This record gives sequence, structure tokens and C-alpha cells, in this order.
Amino acid sequence: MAVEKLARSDAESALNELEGWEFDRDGDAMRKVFEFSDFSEAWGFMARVALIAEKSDHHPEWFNVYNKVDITLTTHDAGGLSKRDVTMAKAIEAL
Ligand SMILES: C[C@H](O)[C@H](O)[C@H]1CNC2=NC(N)=NC(=O)C2=N1
Repeated sequence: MAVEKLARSDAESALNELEGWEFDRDGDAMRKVFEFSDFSEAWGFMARVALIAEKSDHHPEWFNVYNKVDITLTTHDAGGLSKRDVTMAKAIEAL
């Protein structure tokens, strides 16, 4: 699927509006670590993110230990950040 990599300035303004998300991989990815009260809460969150991922055909890279979920978003097809990552981050924040 052809998705364009965002210009750095566009990516910066998008991240400025998203609480807690930071650039990673030299600006080619965005990352946030979510912390919950326990594993059950973390897993419930992951289940909801998984549904968003399947619906939008855009999948996070993530790592979970107990109550923490470390999420990295990037668009492999674009070789960096695209608006799909921003859309997904917004959807995750809206959960
Ligand atoms: C073929 C399929 O549409 C692609 O591999 C999709 C699936 N999910 C994806 N997820 C992410 N994070 N980046 C992609 O480029 C991507 N591409």
C-alpha cells in the first residue's frame, strides 16, 4: 500500500498534540510506554489496540511486561512515520 512518509515538520506538529508520544529511531517511529495497575488492565488495553490494528490494517510493534505496554508505531511501507501512525496514536489515546 502506498503511504507517504510524513515531512519532519508535519510529524513534529502531530506529536506535539499527542500526550506522551516521542520520536524514536531518528524520527522514523513514535513511541510511548503505557502503565497500568496490573497485567489484567494492560492486557485489556492491548486487546482494544489489537482490534484497532486489525480494523485499520496497521499494526504496532509492542512489548509487554506485567503492567507496562511499550508501543512503537512506524509505517514499514513508507520507511518511517506516516499519517497512519498518527491516526493510530490518536485512536489509542481515545480508548
Ligand atoms: C500488506 C499489509 O497491508 C501491510 O504489511 C501493512 C500491515 N500492517 C502494517 N503495520 C505497520 N505498522 N506498518 C506497515 O507498513 C503495515 N503494513
